[in-house]
Amino acid sequence: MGSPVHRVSLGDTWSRQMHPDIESERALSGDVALNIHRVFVRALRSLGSEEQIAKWDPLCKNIQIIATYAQTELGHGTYLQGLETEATYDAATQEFVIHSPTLTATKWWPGDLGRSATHALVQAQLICSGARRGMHAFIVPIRSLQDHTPLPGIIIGDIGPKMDFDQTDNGFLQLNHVLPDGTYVKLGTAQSNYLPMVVVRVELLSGEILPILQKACVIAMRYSVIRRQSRLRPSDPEAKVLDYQTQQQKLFPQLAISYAFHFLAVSLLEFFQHSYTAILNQDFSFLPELHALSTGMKAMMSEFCTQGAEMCRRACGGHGYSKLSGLPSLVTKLSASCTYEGENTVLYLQVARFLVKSYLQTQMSPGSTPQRSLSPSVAYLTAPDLARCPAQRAADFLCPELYTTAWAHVAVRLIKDSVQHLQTLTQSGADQHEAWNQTTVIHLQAAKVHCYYVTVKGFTEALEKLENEPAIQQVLKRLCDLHAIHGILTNSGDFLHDAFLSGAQVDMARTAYLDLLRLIRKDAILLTDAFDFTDQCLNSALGCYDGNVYERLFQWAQKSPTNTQENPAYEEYIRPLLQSWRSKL
Ligand SMILES: CCCCCCCCCCCCC/C=C/C(=O)SCCNC(=O)CCNC(=O)[C@H](O)C(C)(C)COP(=O)(O)OP(=O)(O)OC[C@H]1O[C@@H](n2cnc3c(N)ncnc32)[C@H](O)[C@@H]1OP(=O)(O)O
Ligand SMILES: Cc1cc2nc3c(=O)[nH]c(=O)nc-3n(C[C@H](O)[C@H](O)[C@H](O)COP(=O)(O)OP(=O)(O)OC[C@H]3O[C@@H](n4cnc5c(N)ncnc54)[C@H](O)[C@@H]3O)c2cc1C
Repeated sequence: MGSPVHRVSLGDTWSRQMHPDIESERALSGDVALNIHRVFVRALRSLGSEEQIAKWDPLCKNIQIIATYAQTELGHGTYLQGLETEATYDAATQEFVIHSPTLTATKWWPGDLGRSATHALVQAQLICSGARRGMHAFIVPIRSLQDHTPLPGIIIGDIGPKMDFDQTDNGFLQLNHVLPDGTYVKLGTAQSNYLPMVVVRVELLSGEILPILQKACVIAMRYSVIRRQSRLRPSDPEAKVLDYQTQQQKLFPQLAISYAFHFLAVSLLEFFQHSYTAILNQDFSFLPELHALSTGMKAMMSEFCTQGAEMCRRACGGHGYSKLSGLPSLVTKLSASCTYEGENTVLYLQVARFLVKSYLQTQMSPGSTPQRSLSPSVAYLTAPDLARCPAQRAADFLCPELYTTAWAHVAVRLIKDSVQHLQTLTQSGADQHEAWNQTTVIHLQAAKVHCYYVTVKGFTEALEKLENEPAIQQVLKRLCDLHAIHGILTNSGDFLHDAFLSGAQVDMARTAYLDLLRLIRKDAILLTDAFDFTDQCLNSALGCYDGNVYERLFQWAQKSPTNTQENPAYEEYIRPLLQSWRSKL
């Protein structure tokens, strides 16, 4: 826990009044964080030669330049092979000429491009000796370091209002035969130029996406023990809304998945660092699994965190709809994460592609081509499978091995089903691309179940490492159990489909689930305090550490611009309207 001095509001009267002088230092809302400068640095370190890194890294670190990552275009964001910006190598002058040949080639969305960045890492189709070599990265100066005006051949601006990220100037960029800086050095495989996206997807998980859901959990949980509404019994005082079972069902699965994702993000970062070291040594063998894990976890975490933050917002009733709660902006910010760094459906389908290949690998006859060992994340494809769940009573569903096996069983079934549908179509004459498209809905379902399995397995493995902390292990195990069973109940059709679970066993799982809600209730506030966000970071009248919700809501509302400025509508509209009856007399 942070020391008291870090707590803006410990209930002292002076903490209620924000000093105007310090407020003026903050007051820009949203993010002015030059986030994509950080994305540029990761791309530079992923793709650059030692010489390029030595030149550009210090300039970025000292903010001698402000950089952005310009990959997406007006006409393409997902399909990188379709990017139209061209980088043509002129052997005579030994220069690359970067050009936007069409309107749809206009770079569109790069953060901080609209009015801040001086340089851009431009992803362009390399054309060398008349052949197109695919997407490659070029560092392009775009604004003068003297007066910040666009450089020759550069047409640049902001793409206009967005759902959120109001303070980030996502921009557009057209390049008219511009010469970038530096020479071209090709490293690695065709997909090496995709490495920056892998790096950012992995770092976004714990750096940007998960903390937003954690904040939403803290705000909603604290508010839910302050908000009293209705009575559990007519003779009781009004109840804390967190004492209602339905409120627990709304919030505790979000808390549980926050912890599941925390452990998963930690283990994925460790796997990434291990793989990245290998890549730097020109060993790309980990890349397929790293790509599958990074795309799957980015898609799943952004999807579930967005849904979870919205659930937290709704669980706060009317005050959850107020921007003073801090919750609406968490939801809209998370909503963007389902799109940036790869649109989720497209990323899930990358996972599906990996699952199909892995499954086919297990079906190859032993004597055929040398067997690459299965990637660890899909080892369950060859594990012994149960046809029926052995659970006899509710408590059996509190066994990590039982529910992990249940998830693996459904994942294997769906992956096998997706491959069989694909093969049926190809064997009936459909070309592989059409067959793939006609089965992507089935592949998508398999990919999502696989990702959920990965989170359940990751949480149980993290718990095993807590054997020296039995008290913490017991509390976190309840969250792990809840996460696994919540998914089973939410997707019970998948578990009932082949009678792996019976209806009676689903009822047992629900009994275990409802009992977990009761047990988690007493630790709920401590489990959210543990995320240790300061009040300033939460920026919420509902989620402050001291719980003085109503005083803060009223105080902040009074500071709202609509209460501190003249009503512009009165003179022009309201007064004439109120007086209009006189003219009818
Ligand atoms: C880091 C700190 C940042 C902090 C920031 C904090 C604040 C945050 C605020 C917001 C920040 C937002 C920043 C956003 C930036 C962006 O959005 S940048 C743009 C992101 N764009 C994308 O992600 C594009 C998505 N599309 C793709 O990745 C590719 O088009 C595709 C979908 C993967 C398809 O690629 P394609 O070339 O068509 O290949 P395929 O035919 O599908 O596959 C070919 C084989 O290559 C393998 N592969 C594909 N990608 C990778 C990869 N990345 N790594 C490794 N391998 C890859 C693929 O699996 C295929 O392999 P086989 O199956 O064996 O053939
Ligand atoms: C807040 C924000 C910040 C961003 N910052 C940057 C940045 O700094 N730099 C940058 O380069 N880009 C940035 N982007 C752009 C972002 O990377 C793209 O929007 C993203 O990659 C999705 O591509 P798209 O917009 O072309 O979506 P599309 O691919 O056009 O998606 C539209 C629909 O088509 C579907 N679809 C597309 N392809 C397939 C397929 N093969 N199979 C099935 N369905 C498919 C998708 O699932 C989706 O439902 C940002 C975007 C946002 C929202």
